[in-house]
Order: sequence, then structure tokens, then C-alpha cells
Amino acid sequence: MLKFDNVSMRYPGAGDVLRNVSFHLQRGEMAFLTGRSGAGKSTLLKLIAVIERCSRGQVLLDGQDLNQAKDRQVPFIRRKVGLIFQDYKLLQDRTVFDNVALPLVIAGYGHHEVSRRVRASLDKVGLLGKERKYPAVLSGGEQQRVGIARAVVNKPPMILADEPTGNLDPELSAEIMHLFEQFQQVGVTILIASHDISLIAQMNHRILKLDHGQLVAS
Ligand SMILES: Nc1ncnc2c1ncn2[C@@H]1O[C@H](COP(=O)(O)OP(=O)(O)OP(=O)(O)O)[C@@H](O)[C@H]1O
Repeated sequence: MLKFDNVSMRYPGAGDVLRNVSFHLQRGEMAFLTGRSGAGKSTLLKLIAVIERCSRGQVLLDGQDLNQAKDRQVPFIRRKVGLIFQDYKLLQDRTVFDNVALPLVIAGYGHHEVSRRVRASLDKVGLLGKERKYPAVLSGGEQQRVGIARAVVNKPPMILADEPTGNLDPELSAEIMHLFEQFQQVGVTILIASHDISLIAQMNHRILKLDHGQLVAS
């Protein structure tokens, strides 16, 4: 599903943020990406979402070389990848329903299909009764569930999460991780950047560890 082949990345005016990173994630695999602050975790995720492009090497998603992708292909690549953020990135002036519907509206789905898919997605994250609420009245854990529902609403084969539990207490964090496992069980490939070592240790998944831009464990 995802292959990094000798990938290096440097931002203009800086040294290498990723250095010769190689790994392979199988379809349906769930892995954690760990490492200290500044190790390059967010940068690695940005390469998969084509928010950045690597300086050397190849990132292959479903066999497609992302560095070779034309700008007009990028929106289609992004539809394969559901993105989840630490700070949820919800639109505060839109309801839960509208937040989750957004990727489908952008993709041009009709009203009936949007409604059906949004309800299915909210059902999966346990928020079916909260469609008309605004994000501000939800707990942190519920807001992250909205973020997850939005990420999976167009059924991407892959989920990328950047510190998804960074703002949550240990109990809510564990619930969110179990939710990711449920998506993994139906074949979604999942990569989660996190420095919450104790949470990761409780779960039995592969760990990719970055140290100063180099993969030191995989
Ligand atoms: N747009 C950018 N331009 C220049 N340098 C950047 C940019 N984004 C990140 N960096 C630098 O690249 C390095 C890796 O950053 P990155 O955000 O990938 O690390 P991280 O492991 O995700 O850290 P954190 O856990 O703090 O989020 C850091 O030194 C950072 O300052």
C-alpha cells in the first residue's frame, strides 16, 4: 500500500529532516510512527498526503510515485488518505454533520448520498445523535471522533493521524486508538504519529521510530 524507498527530505535553507528512510506498509497494517519532537514525523506524513514532496528517493502509494504526480492529480491522491490532526481542525461555525460532509461536498456528491454517507460515518464513531451540534459543545474526545468521521467518510484505503490523542486524557486516548483498530480490522491501512510511548506500549502494533530524520526501528 505504502512504500518509502530511500527517502530524504530537506526544507529550503535547512539540513535534511528525513534521511534515507525506507519502509513498507502492507494494506490493512496499523503502525505507529514515534520519535522526539522535531524527528520528522509530521514531515513524513506530509509526504504521503503530498503536502510536501521529497528531495530524494521515492514515496509510492498504491504503486504511484507521489513525486511524479502532477498538481492536478493531487486532489485524487488525497482522497485515498484520510487525515486526522491533534487539534481536530473542525470548522467551528458548522455543525457536526456539515463538518463530516465537507469532503463529500467538495468531491461533488449529491445531497442524498452525502446524507447517507455522513450518517454511516458518524455511526461508526458513535456520534449519530450529535449531527446538529456545533463542535464547541462537544468534549475533546467527541471532537476527535468528528475529525475521524470526516477522515473516513469517503472510505479512504489509508488513514494518517498526527498526534491524534495529544489533547486527550489517557482513557479517551485509548478509546480513540481502539476506534482506529476497528478501521484496521476492515482493511484500512493506518499510520499514527505519536510520542505517547505508554499508550503505544499498551497496543500490539508495529512501531517505526525516527531519530533525527533516520528510521532507527521498524
Ligand atoms: N515548513 C518547514 N520549513 C522549514 N523547516 C521545517 C518545516 N516544517 C518542519 N521543519 C523542520 O523540520 C524538522 C522536523 O519537523 P517535523 O514537524 O516533521 O517533526 P515532528 O517529529 O513531527 O515534531 P513534533 O513532534 O514536534 O511535531 C524540525 O526541525 C522542523 O523545525
